[in-house]
Amino acid sequence: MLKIAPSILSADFAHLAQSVQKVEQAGAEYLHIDVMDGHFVPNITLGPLLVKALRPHSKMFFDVHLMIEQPERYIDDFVQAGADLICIHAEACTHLHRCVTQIKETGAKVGVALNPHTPLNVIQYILPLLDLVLLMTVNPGFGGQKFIPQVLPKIDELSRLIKQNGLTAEIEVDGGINAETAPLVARAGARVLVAGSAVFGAPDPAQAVHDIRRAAEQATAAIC
Ligand SMILES: O=C(CO)[C@@H](O)[C@H](O)COP(=O)(O)O
Repeated sequence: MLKIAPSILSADFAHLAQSVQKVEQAGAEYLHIDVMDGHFVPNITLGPLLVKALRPHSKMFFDVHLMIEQPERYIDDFVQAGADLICIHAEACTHLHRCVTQIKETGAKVGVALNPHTPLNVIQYILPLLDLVLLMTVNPGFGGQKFIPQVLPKIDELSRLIKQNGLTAEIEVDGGINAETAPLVARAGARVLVAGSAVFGAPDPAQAVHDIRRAAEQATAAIC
């Protein structure tokens, strides 16, 4: 079951609720919300206030990607604002297990993100606790970057690890995903595809959601 997660980073912030509703009507399952602090990544974006403002306008699953240092300081605020899942970066946490546990205790789903260069073994012993693993396919910080193909074997390896151990974590990918790269990541085992510029930068974002889904589904159908 593939899920499409438009990233609001590329959306029209002046008309955010309408932009979000457009992709929701097109069947996108997750709304990917990129939170950046100007420290962990060079860019600054949004905080819990915006998540709270958006929450009444959408029933989509709010997938909040915290690209921030010491994320433990803000977990409760984002959950209270309406996040369904909080994803933290392994590289940004000194005590990753403690942060994961903190998120689980709020009742929200929990994800851990890995930068393109970060090996999978940093999450080896906490994988059973995770609902989602986000493998970055660009270096985090900006939309519109080029997909890094060297991450494909990592997606494949994680997919096998999850299957072999009977685990349930979803594999999400983020960065440079469009109708051309979606088949590659879907074939490798990704099941949640984040797309920012390919959706909100397209003349018809709803059509872009359909195109990315169709491309990925055709690729996975060819394997089965
Ligand atoms: O987290 C990030 C960037 O750090 C992403 O979610 C981007 O927003 C994806 O944008 P595109 O690469 O799809 O344009």
